[in-house]
Amino acid sequence: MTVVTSGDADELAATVAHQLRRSISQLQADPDRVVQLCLTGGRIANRMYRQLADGQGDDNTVDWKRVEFWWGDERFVATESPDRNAGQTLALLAATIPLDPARVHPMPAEGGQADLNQAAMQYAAELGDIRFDICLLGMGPDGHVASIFPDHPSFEQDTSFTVVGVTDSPKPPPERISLTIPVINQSAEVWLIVAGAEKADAAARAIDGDENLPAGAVHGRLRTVWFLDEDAAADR
Ligand SMILES: O=C(O)[C@H](O)[C@@H](O)[C@H](O)[C@H](O)COP(=O)(O)O
Repeated sequence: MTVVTSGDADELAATVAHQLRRSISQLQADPDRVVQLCLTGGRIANRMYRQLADGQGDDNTVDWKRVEFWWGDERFVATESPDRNAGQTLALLAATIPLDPARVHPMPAEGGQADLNQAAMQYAAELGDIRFDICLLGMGPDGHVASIFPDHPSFEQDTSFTVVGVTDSPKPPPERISLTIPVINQSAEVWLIVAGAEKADAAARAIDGDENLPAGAVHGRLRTVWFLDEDAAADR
């Protein structure tokens, strides 16, 4: 496990954007390699996506058309809702980054043919046995990651599913779709991106390996990296 501390949220976002470009271009040194990247929702992730998009002019070492984009969780709301993680992410990235629509895999939205659980199963089928090279995760002050919450059925049930429907989410909106911990932990690398003093306690506990927190139960097969700003690192 590696812990990287940056000054404030903007510096943190810039650090992660830089590392992400670097890691993707290293993986793409093999010209046949398509990188499997799992994205997260949340405010710090959105700052990082903005940095990625803004930095695009300075650094074109990444072939974005050879990146497959997945999501770790989604708010189960209508496609056009501003709450959708995928909508927010794509609005930021697509401003400057050329994406191949066939390689962009948002989770299903509410209002289609599928109810919540069917939508989760559809995404599981789309994902198949793909495992991520890099899985990005935000973390809530309660130690949740993706839409897996502590002291909640999303975390407490043992599951062989890769994707689940989540109801009664403590963080609104209440209905969500989420990857499960077992599939996140199949990722080669898991990167947690955490900013803010309100997250310092959960970050310290999770980094110490407290498996009562979803954030303490996730890890990459090869590497787990915690990217913190100074406020989030304060209790370490
Ligand atoms: O859909 C979501 O809300 C997220 O994917 C969630 O897991 C998020 O990443 C964390 O709550 C951190 O969010 P912030 O960076 O906004 O605190």
